[in-house]
Amino acid sequence: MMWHFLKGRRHFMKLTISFAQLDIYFGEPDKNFAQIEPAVKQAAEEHADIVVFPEMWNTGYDLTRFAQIADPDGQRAKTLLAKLAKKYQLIVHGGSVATAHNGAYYNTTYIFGPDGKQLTSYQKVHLFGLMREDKYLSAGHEEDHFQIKGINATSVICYDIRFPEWLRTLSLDDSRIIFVPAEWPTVRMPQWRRLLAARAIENQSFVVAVNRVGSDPDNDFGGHSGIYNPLGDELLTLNDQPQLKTFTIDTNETDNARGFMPVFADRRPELYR
Ligand SMILES: O=C(O)CCC(=O)C(=O)O
Repeated sequence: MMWHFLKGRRHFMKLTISFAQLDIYFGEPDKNFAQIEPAVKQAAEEHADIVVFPEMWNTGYDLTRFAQIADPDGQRAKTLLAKLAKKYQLIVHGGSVATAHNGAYYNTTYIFGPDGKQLTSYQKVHLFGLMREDKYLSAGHEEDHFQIKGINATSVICYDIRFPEWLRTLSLDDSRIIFVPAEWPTVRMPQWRRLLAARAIENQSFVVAVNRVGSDPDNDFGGHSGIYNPLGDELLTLNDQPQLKTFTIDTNETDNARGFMPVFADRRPELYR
């Protein structure tokens, strides 16, 4: 127990996060790309270390037109995100974008550091059948791990939060923050908040979630982006309007939670399946 506490102490630091809760133009990448720089600029003005965007912000769920509008190998998104991270000197968590690769389509996250270098990428692992993702997209199958100012972090996408075993797997690498870009419909907002809180408590991690707002032809999206501490408390919750909000956390809270109650050390993986 003491070892966990001391190990955690190395991570003490404050982290300032901007939540870019956007509306998304359905199937209109040019308009969506134009929304990104103003948000990164505002985040930099608010002294953020990292700005986070929602899921599939380049196209929305215009799945039947992906042959025309998905980003080939994510090149357009990667070029813009790298440029803005360097220009404004912060980490840009690019939410996720619709990408095309070798004739298949993916829901892909890219994250860039202030030096303009890519920190990680991630392809959504659990495809969401209710919004027909499984018919149009291919699933990813790899973990993503990266560091923010020396803190281990990981990132998933939307529906992935319904799979605690996946977020636990990603958290085993001493991850302290789980990022969750999303397009989560208004009708299931209560579950959104409870699932995010539960993932924070069980993994003794911060959860940083950024949902879109507005509507597409099939759904209304509920916003309520926010941050949950390792006890599951909602430290910040946005409403259902487009906005950017900035919030500072003390990442030492994960050390306190893990030192007090060592659930990672108490796991019995030999019993689980
Ligand atoms: O799990 C849910 O209720 C919503 C998931 C979702 O909208 C998504 O993965 O895009």
